[in-house]
Amino acid sequence: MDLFSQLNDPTENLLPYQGMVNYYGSIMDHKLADQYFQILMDSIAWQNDQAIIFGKLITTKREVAWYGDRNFPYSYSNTTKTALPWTKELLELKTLVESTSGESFNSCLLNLYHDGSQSMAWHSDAEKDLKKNGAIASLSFGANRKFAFKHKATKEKRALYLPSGSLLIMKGETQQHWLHRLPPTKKVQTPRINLTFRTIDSSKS
Ligand SMILES: O=C(O)CCC(=O)C(=O)O
Ligand SMILES: [Fe+2]
Repeated sequence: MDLFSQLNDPTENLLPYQGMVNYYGSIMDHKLADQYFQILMDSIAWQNDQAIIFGKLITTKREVAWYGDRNFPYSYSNTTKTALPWTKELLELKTLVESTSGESFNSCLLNLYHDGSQSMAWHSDAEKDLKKNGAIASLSFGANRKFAFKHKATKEKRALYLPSGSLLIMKGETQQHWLHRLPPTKKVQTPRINLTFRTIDSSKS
């Protein structure tokens, strides 16, 4: 395999304009990423997500969990959750992500996709409780899945794969101007866990 294809430059902006996305590649070795995957599978309070879509309450197969520094309430898709206190491993991962990226976070939304049929539709993470233009750190474990961006006005797209142990940072105006999604795929039969570290601005609520 070409050695250079494994290298990446975290200072390179993957977006052409109106936002900043930096990809750090894998920030831990495979063995450690596997260990975290298993610990997160077993220790997180996973719950099927609920959303109100066209006025109907639906329960998704994807599972979610919400952790933070304090019992922050967090609202999205017409549902509100209260953050659970950090587990030991989530705090370790938060520290690793913070020291790698130079950003800081006070909460984390976790998603568990059991296989490639489970996905997340186009959206941006600009809920009113989040710090405006705050960085969002996405740390992935398990199955290698594609992640895509689409500009809200020009519809221009960008995509990359997020393998186990990899870190992606979205910051600046990204959430104002770009949507992102995790597309469904028939090629993946194994689970993936994604952690998005965020900053809740509690002065707003
Ligand atoms: O699973 C992912 O990589 C994306 C998750 C996401 O966009 C979100 O939780 O807001
Ligand atoms: Fe998101």
